[in-house]
Amino acid sequence: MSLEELHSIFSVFALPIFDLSSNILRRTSRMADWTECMNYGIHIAREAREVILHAFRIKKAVMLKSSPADLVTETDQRVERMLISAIKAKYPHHKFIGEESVAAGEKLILTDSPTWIIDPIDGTANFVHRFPFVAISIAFAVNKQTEFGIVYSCIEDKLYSAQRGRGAFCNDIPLATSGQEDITKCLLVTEIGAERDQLALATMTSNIHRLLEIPVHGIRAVGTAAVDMCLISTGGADAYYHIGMHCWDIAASALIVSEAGGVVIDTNGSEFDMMARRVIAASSMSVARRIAQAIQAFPCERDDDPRAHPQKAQIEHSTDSGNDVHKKAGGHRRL
Ligand SMILES: Nc1ncnc2c1ncn2[C@@H]1O[C@H](CO)[C@@H](O)[C@H]1OP(=O)(O)O
Ligand SMILES: [Mg+2]
Ligand SMILES: [Mg+2]
Repeated sequence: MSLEELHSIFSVFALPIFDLSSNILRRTSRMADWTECMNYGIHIAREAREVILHAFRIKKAVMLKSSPADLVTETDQRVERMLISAIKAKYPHHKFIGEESVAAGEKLILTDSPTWIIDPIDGTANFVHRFPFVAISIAFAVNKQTEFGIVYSCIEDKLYSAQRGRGAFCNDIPLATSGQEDITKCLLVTEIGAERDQLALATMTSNIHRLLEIPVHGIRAVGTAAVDMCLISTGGADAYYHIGMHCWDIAASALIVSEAGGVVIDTNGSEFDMMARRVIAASSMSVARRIAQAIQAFPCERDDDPRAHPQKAQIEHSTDSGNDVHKKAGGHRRL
């Protein structure tokens, strides 16, 4: 058979197959474009910010969750309900992992289905004290991969966002990390979390000690993991580490850091796992690895470990310095 004959046979059969596969490809890529969901997420985050701004200025009822430093207010719960019901109305088949729903006893399971991972107020202790860094964090994952992230720093009015493969932005201005490679020239950010047990406290303070000893330029804490991570994406700080936070604190901002050119890894140097409750976000891999070498983690139950699921909080009431404080009476384990 001549080459020409072979070619004519091939083109008769191959063309429809090629057409079919390119159609499938086109459809798949159209399916994988989550821009409409992201724009809707931004729209409802703007509405939620109004609720937070109003409540920020007034007296709040405060409740305790896993520890005397793990606070929740009615606004956290209200904003989460508001976000989830708005998303459900538009995308009835989507799934949710929300901080306050999990605290109320809902199971924390990340499946391959489109899932919104929500922290209605990141920085609740700041919110209670009117320390002006409070954020809404919304991540959206499909096949367990984060497709977009939104972090709205409400008081500053800074809206951070990133879509996978499309860069990171703050109020529509493109973001880039500092690119710093030298740990001794780094400004670091971390958080003293909600844990108050001896092992966690000793580990957190010795980590700070070891990093200051390197030495680094300084260590800061803003009070919201989501905003801390976004500061790495702006180049305003060079690296962030945190142990004990949850997936809703950092799922959105991890994508924002990566899309701004940064790296996100586990504190033990391995690949980032949003359920592991350990993170280093840095301007470069060399800085991230140097931090991983210096610090230690205290043990935390994974977010997706069924034993980590909290029982519903039991609350009793007392008062504290102008804010109404409800004290936890029952066992409510989240740490
Ligand atoms: N158990 C925990 N340990 C450490 N950080 C936690 C934590 N629980 C929540 N965080 C988050 O860490 C930062 C402050 O330490 C906040 O972003 C806070 O989120 P939250 O305000 O939504 O509770
Ligand atoms: Mg949070
Ligand atoms: Mg929160």
